[in-house]
Amino acid sequence: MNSSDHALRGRNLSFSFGAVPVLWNLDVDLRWGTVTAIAGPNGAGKSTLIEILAGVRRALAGTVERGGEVALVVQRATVPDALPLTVRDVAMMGTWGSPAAPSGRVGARERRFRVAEALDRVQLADLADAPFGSLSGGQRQRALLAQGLARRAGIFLLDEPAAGLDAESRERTSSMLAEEARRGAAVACVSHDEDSIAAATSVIRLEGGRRVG
Ligand SMILES: Nc1ncnc2c1ncn2[C@@H]1O[C@H](COP(=O)(O)OP(=O)(O)OP(=O)(O)O)[C@@H](O)[C@H]1O
Repeated sequence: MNSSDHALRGRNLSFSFGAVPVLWNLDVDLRWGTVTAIAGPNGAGKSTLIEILAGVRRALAGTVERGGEVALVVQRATVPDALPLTVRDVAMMGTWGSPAAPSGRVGARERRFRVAEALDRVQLADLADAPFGSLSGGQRQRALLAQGLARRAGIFLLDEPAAGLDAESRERTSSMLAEEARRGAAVACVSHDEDSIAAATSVIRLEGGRRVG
């Protein structure tokens, strides 16, 4: 990418589900060290956009240039209750194939350290050995946030990380994202919460798949 302050640049992004257009010709710029809120009414295309920015969904038209590794925190992930995954396992997944140190791959010790730190930050250290399936909705959301934090990626994309959280946890999530930006990350976060939107460095507003702000 030419301009060094740009972590991610999307140009002319369009997407349809079948014949139904969902995103129209969007431009998106994310800068290092900033938090961008992605706001808009239900069905505006926010989740679709974040998936395209993360590279887990392909735009039908347009380009996305990324200047670093991406961590994606998905919304309301479900795991079969019978799957024996602990909270620590879920956070550890964030380190899989994670951006290596310049010296090479991230070692097991470093991964364990990152996971412990991430679980501490989302206040789930006490539940590290609990089955993920036994958590409440809000706790699951925090475990997924820990998964993203453990990745230590330069570009941090989140689909409503505060959904289902109480006011205090929403506030904590918001300040954690600000901390990630302070360490230099480019953070973009789908949000319905006016306080988090107001706290962001910049806002992308979508309506009916078009950018209106
Ligand atoms: N898998 C799918 N197949 C068909 N249509 C879909 C699919 N996923 C989403 N859509 C439609 O695409 C549009 C955009 O959906 P998207 O989930 O991106 O919006 P959103 O702004 O994130 O909404 P919300 O705030 O409710 O999560 C909506 O009209 C939705 O119904």
